Amino acid sequence: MGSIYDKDRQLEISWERSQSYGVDPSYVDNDLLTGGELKDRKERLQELFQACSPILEQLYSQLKHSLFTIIVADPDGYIVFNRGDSPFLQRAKKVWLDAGANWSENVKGTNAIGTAIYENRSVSVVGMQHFTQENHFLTCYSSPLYSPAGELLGILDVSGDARRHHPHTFGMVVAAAQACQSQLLFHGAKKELTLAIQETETVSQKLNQPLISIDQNAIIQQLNQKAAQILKQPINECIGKSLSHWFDHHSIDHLLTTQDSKSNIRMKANSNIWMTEAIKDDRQKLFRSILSLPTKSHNPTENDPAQTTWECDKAQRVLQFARHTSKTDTTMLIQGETGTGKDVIAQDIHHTSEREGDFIPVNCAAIPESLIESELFGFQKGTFTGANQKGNIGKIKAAHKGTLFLDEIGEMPLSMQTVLLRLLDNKHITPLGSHHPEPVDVRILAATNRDLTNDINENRFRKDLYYRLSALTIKLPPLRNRTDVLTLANHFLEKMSLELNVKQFYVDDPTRKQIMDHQWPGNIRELQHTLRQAVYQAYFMRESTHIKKEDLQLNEQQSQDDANGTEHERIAAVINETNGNLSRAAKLLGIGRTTLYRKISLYPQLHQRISQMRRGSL
Ligand SMILES: Nc1ncnc2c1ncn2[C@@H]1O[C@H](COP(=O)(O)OP(=O)(O)OP(=O)(O)O)[C@@H](O)[C@H]1O
Repeated sequence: MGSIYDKDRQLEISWERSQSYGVDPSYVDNDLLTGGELKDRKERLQELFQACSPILEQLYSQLKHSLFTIIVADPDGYIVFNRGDSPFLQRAKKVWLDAGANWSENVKGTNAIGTAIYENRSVSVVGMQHFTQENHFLTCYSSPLYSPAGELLGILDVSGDARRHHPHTFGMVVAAAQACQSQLLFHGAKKELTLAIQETETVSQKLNQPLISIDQNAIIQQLNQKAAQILKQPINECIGKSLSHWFDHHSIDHLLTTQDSKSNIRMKANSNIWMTEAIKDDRQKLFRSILSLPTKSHNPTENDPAQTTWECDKAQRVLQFARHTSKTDTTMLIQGETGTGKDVIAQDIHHTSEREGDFIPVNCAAIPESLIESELFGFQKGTFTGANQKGNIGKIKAAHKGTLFLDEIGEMPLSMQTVLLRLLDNKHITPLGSHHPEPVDVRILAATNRDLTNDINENRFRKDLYYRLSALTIKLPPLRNRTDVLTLANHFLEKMSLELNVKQFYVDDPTRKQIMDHQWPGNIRELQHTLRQAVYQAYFMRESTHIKKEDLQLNEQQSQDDANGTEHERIAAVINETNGNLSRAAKLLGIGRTTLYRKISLYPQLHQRISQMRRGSL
């Protein structure tokens, strides 16, 4: 016997190991699995069997009637599969060369399966090379089965009568094990490809939305720019991070364990709800979850609700009330000074509602009185000559099943107020040029920065319309009364660093104190503008993301106000000159119409002047 092992030093070492394990060569104390345990272990190798069954079949057909049995053992040495012919199978069973038995070296001593596992290589053990005497009648050839990533999945073994030993059979086993690895690679790639196609399909249906793709451990795999803006970090810094940085952990647990393919998940910062869609493989194992934040508006603006912050208690209470009522279709009046977030909250209400239609904003101050009816109610083909011959469905119909946001409702001319009242009463519209009223399902949100009760007293606003519009009312606090100026400031700085694609802008302690102590006006845009200026100052002048006190230029706010004063007067003069025609005014001022509307929205005095002009009181 000694001479055999001199030839094969490896086997000699294996024998030494077997002795050190205390294996008795004349008596084997077998380790056998119960039925349930065997099933579990086999299931763990299900992917291997799925991918490699054609190879095992082929090997079997080559060895059929040759008194060999084909075995697959798991990485712990337990046989989980065997297929062969009697009468050899009968003899094999006597030594527990059978499903459920453990053939690792520490149970059976030197044998092809156990030694191949220990040495992590292909091994043949013939006749008396086996450590235990009861196995001397066997010849066994084993080769490790690896995953494409090189992980040991198990052992492929062919065992038979020692008298039939032939190196050719060993070669066949090694070749079959290698073929299994290639097959696994192919199978895995095919599966990944199928899942990746599913992922792409799911994603492509939601291309306009913020999207995040996570794996089965809630680790971010991919995301788009819109999502990165909401997570407030550059894309490459989000990838590889756990979703728990941003999302509530209870909802993450639910997402990872639910059987439902669609679910939702809540953000920690602003309680926004994202929709999730699971992509599962053929064994229902989660491959990816795609998180999306549906934006119902066709034209997502900077006021995308996902990109806002509400840490001030007062503002938070208003938001919560608005969200609670979002499922109703009751008309709501949103009040607040210029730039306090009326548009933001209107979009949020629409976003939280379950209304399937679009969010359609209408700036009542920006549409000339002569056009307002056709803009809202639409007109039929052929009603007008010229460019508008095709007809127009109008904003109200465009908001069917969605939300119509009537911004600056206080600027609506009295004649239109009457028409709007009719709409609120009967929920029907009759487009210009038509005689057929059509039913519409819209939720109306109206906003104003004016004191409408005052306008009612001065007969500029219909009392009955006011009561219809203000079935529900909310009032947004001005910036000066908000306690979250610093959070808002950080929020804007984060947005700006993402816009410029640079590291996060930050303020030092003295600057922070200055922001907190400053007497801000009501308009959040002022804070935004000051910070934008500071960011440009720091970044373009010093190539730094550190914002210092001097960058803020708050002390110069007064002179800024003076400059604004002159600008305001210039705009007012031109508007006077053009008799309130804003398109002409924009041309004369050399700015776009949108810029002019924005500037007007910054100066309440201008607002007032324009509405007075429209009402003919100037
Ligand atoms: N809660 C918020 N979080 C972050 N940004 C906000 C928030 N509220 C308002 N803003 C920002 O402040 C600016 C003004 O907001 P918005 O346009 O909604 O105000 P508004 O009251 O509708 O203004 P206007 O009276 O001029 O129509 C926008 O740039 C908006 O993105």
